[in-house]
Amino acid sequence: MLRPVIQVRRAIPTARWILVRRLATAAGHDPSKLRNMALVAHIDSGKTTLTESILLQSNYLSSAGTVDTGSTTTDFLPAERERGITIQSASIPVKWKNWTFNLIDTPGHADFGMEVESASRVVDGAVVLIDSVEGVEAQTKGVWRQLDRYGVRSRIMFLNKLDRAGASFGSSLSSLLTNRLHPKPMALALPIASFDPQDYTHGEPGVQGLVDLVNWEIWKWNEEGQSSRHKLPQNEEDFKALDFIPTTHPILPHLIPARTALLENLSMFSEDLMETLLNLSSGPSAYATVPASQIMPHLRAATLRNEILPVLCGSAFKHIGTELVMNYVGELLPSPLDVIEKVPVPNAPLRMLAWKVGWDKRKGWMTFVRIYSGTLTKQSTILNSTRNQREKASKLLLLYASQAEEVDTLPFGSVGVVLGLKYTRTGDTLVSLNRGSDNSTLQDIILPPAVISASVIPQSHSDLAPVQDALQALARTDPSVRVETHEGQLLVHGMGSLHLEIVESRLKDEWNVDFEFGKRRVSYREGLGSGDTTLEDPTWTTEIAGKRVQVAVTFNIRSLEDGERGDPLWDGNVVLDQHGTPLRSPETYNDQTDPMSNVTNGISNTLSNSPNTFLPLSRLQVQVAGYELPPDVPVSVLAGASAVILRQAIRQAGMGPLMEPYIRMKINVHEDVLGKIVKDLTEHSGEVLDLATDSTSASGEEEALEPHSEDGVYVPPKWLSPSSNLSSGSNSTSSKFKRSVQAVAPLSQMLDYSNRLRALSGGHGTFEMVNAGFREVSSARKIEILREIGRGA
Ligand SMILES: Nc1nc2c(ncn2[C@@H]2O[C@H](COP(=O)(O)OP(=O)(O)OP(=O)(O)O)[C@@H](O)[C@H]2O)c(=O)[nH]1
Repeated sequence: MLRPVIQVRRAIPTARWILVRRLATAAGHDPSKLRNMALVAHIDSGKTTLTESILLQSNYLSSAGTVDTGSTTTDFLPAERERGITIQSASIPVKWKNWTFNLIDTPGHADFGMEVESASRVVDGAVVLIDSVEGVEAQTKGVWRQLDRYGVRSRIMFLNKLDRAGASFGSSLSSLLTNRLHPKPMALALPIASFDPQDYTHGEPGVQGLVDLVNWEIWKWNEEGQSSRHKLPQNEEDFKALDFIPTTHPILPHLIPARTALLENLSMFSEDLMETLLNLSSGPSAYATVPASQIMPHLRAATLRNEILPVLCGSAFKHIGTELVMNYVGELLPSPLDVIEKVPVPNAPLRMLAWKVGWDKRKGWMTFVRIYSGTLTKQSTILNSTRNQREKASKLLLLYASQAEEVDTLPFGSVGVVLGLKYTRTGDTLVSLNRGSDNSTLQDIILPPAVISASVIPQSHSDLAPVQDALQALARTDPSVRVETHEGQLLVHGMGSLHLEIVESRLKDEWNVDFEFGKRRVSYREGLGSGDTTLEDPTWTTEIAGKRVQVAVTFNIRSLEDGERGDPLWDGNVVLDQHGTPLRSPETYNDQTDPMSNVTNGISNTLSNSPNTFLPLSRLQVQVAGYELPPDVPVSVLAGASAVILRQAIRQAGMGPLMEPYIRMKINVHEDVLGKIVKDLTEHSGEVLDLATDSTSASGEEEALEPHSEDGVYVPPKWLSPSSNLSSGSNSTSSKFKRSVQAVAPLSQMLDYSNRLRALSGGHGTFEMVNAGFREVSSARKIEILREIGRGA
């Protein structure tokens, strides 16, 4: 008789306490065992819940908090706990087996995309979650693109919430293919909905166990979330003697075919594995005999090369699948040594990137860093090579969400916090002062575009200075908040309505300043006009020390085509030198002695403020073809000259098309108000893309009953997630009347949508929105916008 090999967890004690352990100090630091990884996903997919479950399994917590009671470790801001959403990324070191994970829980709401951007910049791998009722959603694709942007190639997909009614493993897997997220998702685990013979295929929604196809084991979870693990036999004949699963369970005949599909698909990427499979003895059970130790290296290699997407599943809420996720993060995701593009050199001089800046009343500025080479020692003086400023690293911390542990060093590969840095901003590179160290800057973090602004009205004149200081401090911790004074008015720009709402409440709660936000306005952009941009006389004359000086700068300017930059949401500009090499923006590089730095400064001034509309220009490529500067004239003159000459060229081209931000919306309502919702959307310039019944949204298609292969990807049978039967079965009553409306609309028309939806749906409707990029407006709308911004006739 086969016995469980391991009883994993003890009963959960009631008190919730934290075991702080020293994890990443230099002694015993082995970078090959480090996994710098992020949890990323569409909003509400369960990232924070999975983080909490990971902390519980790794003995960091003795009981898990929940998002719903506002008691999780990583969502510690009051605004996060009140709303049950993640607003800022929180990093936490986790010890699991002989690995250390630096785990970053990121927000899912698109308004806080900056946090995903900076986390993606510093991690080497990611676990991407999907709610398996919904399948791939708009922001799943958004975070996928963000990971792409920073070359985070190795990912594991976790199909979460399999306990929910309507959840479907097969449809979620198919949705990875239909949404072109990855051509080769490979299921490493299959769900077992129930072990109860009465309940296999049409029981309560749920998941009670998982089959680990690689380790050839079955995991079972009881009601308390305790797991047990059972080895599967190598011979199918022995399935008849199993005592941990009913021998009539319909999943058993599918196990060897599922493992066979996995190994055969994987062998397409490994000649060695193919050789192993070819040498297997014949017979139905042959693929069950391949030990995990012969599979794992090939899985790891294919994951590191992004040839396959390993797929796991479970229910973070019930802790089902968490240990498997942790095992596979350790086994498959890269260590800092594996990511050669990021120059991992343990013994080289110090080089690190500041990926986030936080503020704490007691600790002051907290700079989150990732060490790319060498070791950072406390009390050392270092150079911020982005800003050419010396900085003193007075204290070093490992941060366990809001709890800190002081350490003496941060070794190669690690992620930690530095106190005492005065000038450093998100995206800056810091290096050692040693001669010979590499001062070049690391790849910067890209700021997402601001799409909305609000005027800030201090309560009284004496509140103005504190409000300005608080805004500057907040903008330092969240670079996607931009502050400007325009025509005497203080304006704050953000990534969406919720972002501005959070900015408002954080300023009041954390900085205690007195102000009101005025009317919100969306941000517009101007494209390049259709006229000629070649100036007959590209010169600028000025006076220096009483002498007339003539400076020439020539530009080649053109409009970028839709999608030319890959990311459809991108709305920036490209500035190139005469060889076609991109020039760095003045925010990240500003050296007044460098002629090209002055030229980019001038270009940036003009691009942020079109001479035609005073709106920012967008989707332009500006190439600096050359410049002429008389001898003995300071190079700083080039900044003014470039700004004026470029402005003339843009004015000569004439006013270009105007663009405004669009959003993609998903609105969930009862069927009886569907007509009103659609009418309202149409009246507000929205375009309805899809009207689905809520429970079929995972892929929008009927699921196949039998296991099948889609483009060489094994998709298991439908009944594996019996809860999905409920959605199409006769006992589905409430979900039948729920509808989900997908639409795109101009953001300007949706600023008060929560109030409108409440009125239209009698309080029942819910909605979410993600950025859909800037779109060109019609000529009628152009006239409206020009009037709104005071440029109309
Ligand atoms: N049924 C079920 N609910 C879950 C599961 N995981 C998370 N939830 C619930 O889903 C909601 C969102 O969970 P979170 O963990 O906050 O999701 P998130 O992805 O971190 O959310 P954001 O960071 O705000 O995007 C909460 O109500 C959770 O209790 C699961 O496995 N099953």
